[in-house]
Amino acid sequence: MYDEDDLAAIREAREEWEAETRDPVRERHGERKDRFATVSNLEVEDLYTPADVADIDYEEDLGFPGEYPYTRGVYPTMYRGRTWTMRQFAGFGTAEETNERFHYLIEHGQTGLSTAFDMPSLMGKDSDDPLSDGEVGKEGVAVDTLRDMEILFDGIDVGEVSTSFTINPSAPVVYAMYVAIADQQGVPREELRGTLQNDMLKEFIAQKEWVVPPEPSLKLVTDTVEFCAEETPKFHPISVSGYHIREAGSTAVQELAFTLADGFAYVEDALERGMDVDTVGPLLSFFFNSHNSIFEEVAKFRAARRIYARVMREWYDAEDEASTRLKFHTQTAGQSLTAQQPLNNVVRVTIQALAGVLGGTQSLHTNSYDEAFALPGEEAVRVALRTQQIIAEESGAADVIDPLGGSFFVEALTDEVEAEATAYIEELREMGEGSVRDGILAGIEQGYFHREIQGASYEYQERVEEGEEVVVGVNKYVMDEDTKPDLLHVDEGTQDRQLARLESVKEERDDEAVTESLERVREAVESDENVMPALVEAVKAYATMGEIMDVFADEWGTYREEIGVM
Ligand SMILES: CC(C)(COP(=O)(O)OP(=O)(O)OC[C@H]1O[C@@H](n2cnc3c(N)ncnc32)[C@H](O)[C@@H]1OP(=O)(O)O)[C@@H](O)C(=O)NCCC(=O)NCCSC(=O)CCC(=O)O
Repeated sequence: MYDEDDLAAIREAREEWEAETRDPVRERHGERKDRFATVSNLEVEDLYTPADVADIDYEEDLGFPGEYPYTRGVYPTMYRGRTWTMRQFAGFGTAEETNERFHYLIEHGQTGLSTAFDMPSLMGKDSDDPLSDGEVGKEGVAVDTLRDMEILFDGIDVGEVSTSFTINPSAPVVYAMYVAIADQQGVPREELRGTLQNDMLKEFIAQKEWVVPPEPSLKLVTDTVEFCAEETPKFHPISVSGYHIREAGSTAVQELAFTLADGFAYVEDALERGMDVDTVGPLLSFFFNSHNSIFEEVAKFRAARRIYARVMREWYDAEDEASTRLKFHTQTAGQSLTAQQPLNNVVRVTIQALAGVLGGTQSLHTNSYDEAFALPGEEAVRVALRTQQIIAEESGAADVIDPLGGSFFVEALTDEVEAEATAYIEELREMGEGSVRDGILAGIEQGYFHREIQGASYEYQERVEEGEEVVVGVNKYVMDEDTKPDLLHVDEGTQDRQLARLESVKEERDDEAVTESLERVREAVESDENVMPALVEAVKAYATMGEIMDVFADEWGTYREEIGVM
């Protein structure tokens, strides 16, 4: 962006500034630390100048909002046209309680829904499974059959609202239920909007919730992608998620690299199925974490868009603009919240949410300050939502597109994050001999991701323990006494109420229809067909989540990880 003579003059002036102006002061007063780094331990300089962005080509590397490579944002007007979707993740107890929370959030101005499921539902178990005892409705809503989903969406027009479902191994079943709800409400399937998390690769990499092994898990994901392209084209069948990779302790660069690589693996798997890249591309959606180092996060989001656009075009020959536009949801970093002095978490969340907005997110969840203790209480959820509204309507952050674009620091960091993440993606591609998908599957099998993330997480903890990484209230500014917020208590009667409902559904349903529908699911698995049409029929017959998932486990077996400890 600068000509060679200007750059040479700036470099020379900087050297002069260092020697004559900075160094005398530095020698006299010193600096606070020997080394300054981001929360991911990327070392940062004291000052950035045009010399640090000398290699950037404005048109090729940055461009304009809404245009390739989308570094500055995916929409031409960004938040001046419409602010991001404020999408608080919610769910607890039975479907009635979560339905009430959904209505509460909509009344307070939330613009999209996001469903949290309880552990049994996440793992594809029914509430009456012995393994579910004590977990029903505890950290999300319990869903066993279509009846629960009917109650969950009572009074909510699924043709009007977009809904996200955070669920993975049992995602195809929940997706089938949502399609069934649309059919019941008379909403055309092609109008259905929302997102299924359904990112099994990151489960094997980081979150570790699975039922069947990696390959059939990937097959199921691609089944949902194929069905989605045909039946619900406005819905996102996968939210390729870095969030959990980061929460497991990765650096920002690892989060970005592994997430994008997972996205490319889904593209490759769909291409192998015979789908067109421009059919799959627009369906994909992404989900990132936002931690405390604002500039590192902004650089990560900008680099994400740039790498994705280039790779989709250059490696997979995407032509449709929508295939090269990376759209993402952001959640503030749960791992950064502290039980000590919990109100401080409001500040952390504000910083992290601001980073998401400055980085151009499409959708945002702000954590509640009480989440180091329990699921959020009503007041804490409201403050979290208000945090987004204050950023949107009071701070001015939504008024200028990509406001940190052109900052020497942020542009240099965007380049650095891009280069490091690209090197990781290339490494995975080499591990798969030209296929990112095969590289990821090999990496899972060899414990590669586990080792990489564990190493980063260990280093971070060491820095915290040595005080190099400050966590206010934990290793600095500690107080003897803390106040505990009022916590949400999930009613202990939840499990009994859920079990009673499940029992009554089982009594009322047509057993023969259930058996036949489950048989069709089995046949679809055995003949390697797309399982989705059979799943929609099975959920409509009120087959349970557990009954359906058991067919998968019977046919494909279950998975056990070989754990490697450093
Ligand atoms: C694509 C995203 C990221 C966002 O979708 P959204 O519908 O919210 O936003 P969007 O697509 O950007 O915008 C909605 C519509 O407005 C339009 N639009 C937006 N901005 C515009 C602008 N400036 N100008 C013109 N049009 C614009 C879009 O084109 C779109 O219309 P059209 O539709 O007509 O094009 C989706 O996948 C999503 O909502 N993801 C959420 C995932 C999530 O909540 N996950 C929770 C995980 S929680 C979890 O994992 C738990 C972790 C833990 O706590 O442990």
